[in-house]
Parts: sequence; C-alpha cells; structure tokens
Amino acid sequence: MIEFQQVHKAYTVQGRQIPALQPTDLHVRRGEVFGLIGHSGAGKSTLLRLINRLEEPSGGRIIINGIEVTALDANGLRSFRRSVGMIFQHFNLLASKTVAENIAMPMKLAGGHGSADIAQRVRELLVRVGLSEHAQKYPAQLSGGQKQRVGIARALATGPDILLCDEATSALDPQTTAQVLQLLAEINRELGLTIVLITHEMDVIRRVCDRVGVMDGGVIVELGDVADVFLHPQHPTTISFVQESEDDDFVTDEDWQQVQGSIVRLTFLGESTYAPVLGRVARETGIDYSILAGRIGRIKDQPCGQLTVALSGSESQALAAREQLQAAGVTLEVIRA
Ligand SMILES: Nc1ncnc2c1ncn2[C@@H]1O[C@H](COP(=O)(O)OP(=O)(O)OP(=O)(O)O)[C@@H](O)[C@H]1O
Repeated sequence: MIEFQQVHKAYTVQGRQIPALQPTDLHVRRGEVFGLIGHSGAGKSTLLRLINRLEEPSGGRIIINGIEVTALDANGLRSFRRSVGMIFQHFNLLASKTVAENIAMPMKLAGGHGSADIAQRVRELLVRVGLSEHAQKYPAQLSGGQKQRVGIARALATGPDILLCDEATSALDPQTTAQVLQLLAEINRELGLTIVLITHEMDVIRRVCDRVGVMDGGVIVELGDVADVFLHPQHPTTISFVQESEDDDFVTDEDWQQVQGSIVRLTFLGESTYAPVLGRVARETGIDYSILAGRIGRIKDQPCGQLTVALSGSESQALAAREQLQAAGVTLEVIRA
C-alpha cells in the first residue's frame, strides 16, 4: 500500500545539510495501523510528512496504491492528497469557523461538491466522531479531545484511504487519549482505513497499532508486530521505550544475585495468558517458582503477560518444566541458566 524504496531526506539550513532520514525501505500494509516511535529528532515527522509529500525527499521512490507519488506533478499531487487525511498534535482548526465549517473545508477546497452534499457529509462525520450536538460551536468552546475529533472528521471529509496521525494524542490527558485512540481503532476497523501514526509513547503503540517501527537517528532500527517488539525488544532504543512504559522499577541483575536456580522470562500471549499452566507444570514436574517480576495487560486486542521467575528444583525437573511450558504455548527465554 505504502512503499518506500531507499527514501532519504536531508534538510539544508544555511548551506549545511542536516540528515533527517537515512535511506529507508518500508512497506505499510493495506488496512493496518502502523506506528512509528522514537525520541525527539529521530526522524518520525519527516518520514510521516514524506508520505503525502509535505516534505520533498532528497532521493528514493515512494509508491502508494500503485502511484509513484515522488513522480507526480502539482496537479497529480493535489488529487493524490485527497486520498490521504492528516491529523495534528495541535489540531490545526480554523478558530473563526464553526465545527461544521471546519469539517466542510476540505470538500469546499476540493470543489465538485454541492452544498447539500457537503451538509449531508458533515452530518454523517459529526455522528461518526460523536459531535452532532456541537456543530455550531467554535473551536475555542471545545475541549482538547473534542477538537481532535473535529480534526479527525475533517481528515475523513474527502473519503481518504490513508490517515496520517502526527502525535495526535500528545496534547491530551490519558483518559482523552484513550478515547481518541479508540475512535481511531474504530475508523480503522469499520472504514478499513490504513493508519500511520507517530508517537513517543509506547502505550499509544500498544493500544492501537498492529505493527511498529522504532526510529533512532533517522533509521528504523527495529520493526515488527507490536506483540513481538513489545514483548521481545532487541534494540537498546526499543528496550528503553518498553522499560519507560513499565509502571514498576525494573528488577536489576543485582536483585537476581540473591536468588537461587535458573531464571527464565515467560511470555503468555492470547489464550495462554488465562490458562492455569504454571500450577499444572509445578505439580507435574515438582518444580517451584519464585516470581521476580511480572506484568499483565493487553496489546491491541490480545491479552498478554510476562513473568520473570526463578526455577528451583533439580536440573531434570527444570528441563521438564521448560519443555512443558513451551508445549503449552508459553515463550521461554533463559536469562540465567
Ligand atoms: N524543517 C526543518 N529544517 C531543518 N531541520 C529539520 C527540519 N525538520 C526537522 N529537522 C531536523 O531533522 C531531524 C529529524 O526531525 P523530525 O522532526 O523528523 O524528528 P521527530 O522524530 O519527528 O522529532 P519530534 O518528535 O521532536 O518531532 C532533526 O535533527 C531535526 O532537527
């Protein structure tokens, strides 16, 4: 759907080249929610804005729905942009226009829509984002969450099949963030829109994304299904994001010096999260566990849990326990043999 082939970008400031995106290959699949996470300056906004050519690439090809976007002239680009909606951190609403007028704006600018058509479409969009009561209000009369809902309705006005979200929830409190993310998930599911979002919060990725790319220094350093990346982070940047998103302090190697036996991390995903596996394996093998760290939660629609445990028992009991856990669909990583 969205294909980057060796796309790179450097900004020129006072004759100096500032690299923002190193040559990047990327494939975003149709209908997925794809998240990019990275610290400030990692290159997320640059990558996002290259998709609809709000930034011009320094090189490489961008192909979307079979159209080589990097080869379009001004007319081609204008009509292509109707298939890409965008929402922003600070909403970018026109303060002097009502909610309904803000939402109608992209259709007016595109031309070719009668006023009855536009009014009907605005009504539908207001229902979709839950703001029917607020059509005649001005942005200043709305909460942050409501403003972002207007932003979403406006982005959907021209019937795009891609929605780009530029830190769309960064200015919102946690509860409002959850509601806006839920709305984005609904739009993805019900309208089949492909969503690309950027964020610096792992929690946003965990709640709504199917796949994630982790960016650092203009490079996507890790990419994969959210469950894989979140539960088994490989790159130091990813590991630091996952640790930041934990509520508890991470257990350190020093803490582990105090416990006997081998230490393993068990990951439960989907159905295995609720199965009474640990008790059964303990009974059948005679092994015992000390729990060193644990968390349980959801990744998008799937329950998941992770436990770090010390196994105490004989070597053959520990081996049998590991085999039984793996046979029950639990992923097992040995932290200390
Ligand atoms: N218009 C610009 N002119 C010059 N340099 C820029 C411009 N936009 C971004 N940069 C630089 O490019 C690099 C990548 O910036 P970018 O905004 O893409 O990162 P980001 O991950 O989105 O960061 P943030 O979360 O702070 O927005 C940074 O070094 C930044 O300073």
